[in-house]
Amino acid sequence: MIRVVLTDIEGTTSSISFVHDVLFPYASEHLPGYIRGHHRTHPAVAEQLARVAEVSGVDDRDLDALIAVLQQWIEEDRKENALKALQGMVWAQGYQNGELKGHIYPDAADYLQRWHDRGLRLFVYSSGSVEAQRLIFGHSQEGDFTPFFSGYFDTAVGGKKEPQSYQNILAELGVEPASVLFLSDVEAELDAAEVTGMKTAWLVRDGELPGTGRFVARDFSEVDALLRKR
Ligand SMILES: CSCCC(=O)C(=O)COP(=O)(O)O
Ligand SMILES: [Mg+2]
Repeated sequence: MIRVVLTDIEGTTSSISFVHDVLFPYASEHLPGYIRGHHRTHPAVAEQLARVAEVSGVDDRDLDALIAVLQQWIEEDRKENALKALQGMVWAQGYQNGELKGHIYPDAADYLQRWHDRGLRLFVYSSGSVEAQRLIFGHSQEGDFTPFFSGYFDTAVGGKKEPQSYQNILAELGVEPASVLFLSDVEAELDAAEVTGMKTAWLVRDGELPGTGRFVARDFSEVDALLRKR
């Protein structure tokens, strides 16, 4: 029986276009000012810049070059932990000053609340940092969804296409694999989760439904039908 729902964000609870056309451009525009204003006073910023320098090979005292690397990584949608941490810090300012409002599909908003109220435990697993996850759900157009979540995982547990990451999540949750339903729009992530024995549902919100043996859902109401069957 499924007792835990573990959900991806981009393409699953929230639109790809919100992430790519709103969040990423916002980060690209505001990172330079944020880094220049905080790199001396905020150790967390300096620490992430050191990681950017290490991964990219750029001199860690060359702020212009580090900013250029970060903007290039945003362009390429690279899932580097240092970029994701810095994006979360910049988005925090945007959510706090009201420039950003998180997108959640109405069906996701509706069923997250219903599943919580039915006693399911809800967790997030996204490439966005845990801070960024709390922000998108805490400052959404639909209100504050953080009370419905029991916890958040980012790529500190490993990449989303690696089975070991799901194993790490299971170890942290202390539950049987078959009691967890993982939701994602990316099939390779579902493949990785299934290696551990987790159940999965593939969210295909737009375009043609793929011919596949796996469970596919257009939205969370179709996921709910699966939850009620198992
Ligand atoms: C937490 S909102 C920003 C999401 C993000 O930065 C990203 O790279 C999308 O990753 P996901 O694993 O949710 O597809
Ligand atoms: Mg996704």
